[in-house]
Amino acid sequence: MIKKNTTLGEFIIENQSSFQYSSGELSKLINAIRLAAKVVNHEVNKAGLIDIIGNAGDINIQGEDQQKLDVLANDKFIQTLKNREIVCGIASEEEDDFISINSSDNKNQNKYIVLIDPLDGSSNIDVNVSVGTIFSIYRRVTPLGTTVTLEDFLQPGREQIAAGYIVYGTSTMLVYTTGDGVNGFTLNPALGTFYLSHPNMEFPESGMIYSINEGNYVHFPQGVKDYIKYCQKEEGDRPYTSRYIGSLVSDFHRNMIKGGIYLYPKSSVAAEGKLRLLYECNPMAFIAEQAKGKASDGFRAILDIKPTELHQRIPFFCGSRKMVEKAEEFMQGK
Ligand SMILES: O=P(O)(O)OC[C@H]1O[C@](O)(COP(=O)(O)O)[C@@H](O)[C@@H]1O
Ligand SMILES: [Mg+2]
Ligand SMILES: [Mg+2]
Repeated sequence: MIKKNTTLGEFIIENQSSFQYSSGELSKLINAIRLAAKVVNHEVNKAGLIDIIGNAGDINIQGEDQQKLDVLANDKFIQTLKNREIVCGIASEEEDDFISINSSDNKNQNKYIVLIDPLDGSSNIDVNVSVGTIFSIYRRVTPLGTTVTLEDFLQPGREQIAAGYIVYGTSTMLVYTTGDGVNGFTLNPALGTFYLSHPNMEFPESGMIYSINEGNYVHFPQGVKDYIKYCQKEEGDRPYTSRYIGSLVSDFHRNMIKGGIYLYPKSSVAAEGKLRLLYECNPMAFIAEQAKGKASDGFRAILDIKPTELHQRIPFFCGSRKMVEKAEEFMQGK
């Protein structure tokens, strides 16, 4: 039984033995992510005092204005992982292509690749609303010692070895899973140490919160419109409460604690929705399922979808199991 207030470092070591491939490589990797999270947290907390607010001036592969903090967070995570030679490849929402990492002997014996959304909730950076980082870890499928290929990154989400997010909010938390439940750690800024504050996190089976950008209502499929009407109807335990922060990590985190559903459906202006399958939907779906929640595109489990492109988008329905099942019923016209 892991005691509350165990530090993240202790938790990683204690959990290493319970992990079938316990060569220590995964522990080193999560430790590196922990370090990069603290570096980015330090910068995020100074937003407004130093020059990290606003556009960086470039358009990223997503066609979005890159924010200065997108670029900073991207650089910090990639540098931290590269410098420690603990991965053989990295893919990022902010990078056009994946990065293959060959160690100094040009023979990369590392077995893990990392996919990151370095800064999630970019539209909230300038207005001091909580943002986050999302990460996803897979075991490579190509032979050790060779250079990674696209094939390594286009694995179904169910193949993830670990996934997690950091939320830079009222407090900074790192929440992750290695396929054995979900645990949340809160940063003590004075000590720079993450402590286990939320052991065994689980979505309540149902809840009273729905999170969707209703500003897009006119563009939504009929199934989504009907589901929103269902949430707003005075009947039984409804109407539900509408809460939408505009940062996936923060909306997801709240819904996991209180019970709720987050929806970013496709629409007449976004054929496949907005969220990225590899950097956002797969890791959050892995965490959701590990926390007894559910995640789908309205029809298929997100984790069973075979990715076809590095930056593909997918409709996303995620949260308390019964609420996602209800939304799926509306999407499927039942
Ligand atoms: O402003 P919209 O269209 O509602 O989109 C908000 C969604 O887009 C995102 O900001 C996309 O993530 P990035 O900030 O990493 O691009 C999600 O965090 C959020 O849920
Ligand atoms: Mg994002
Ligand atoms: Mg982002």
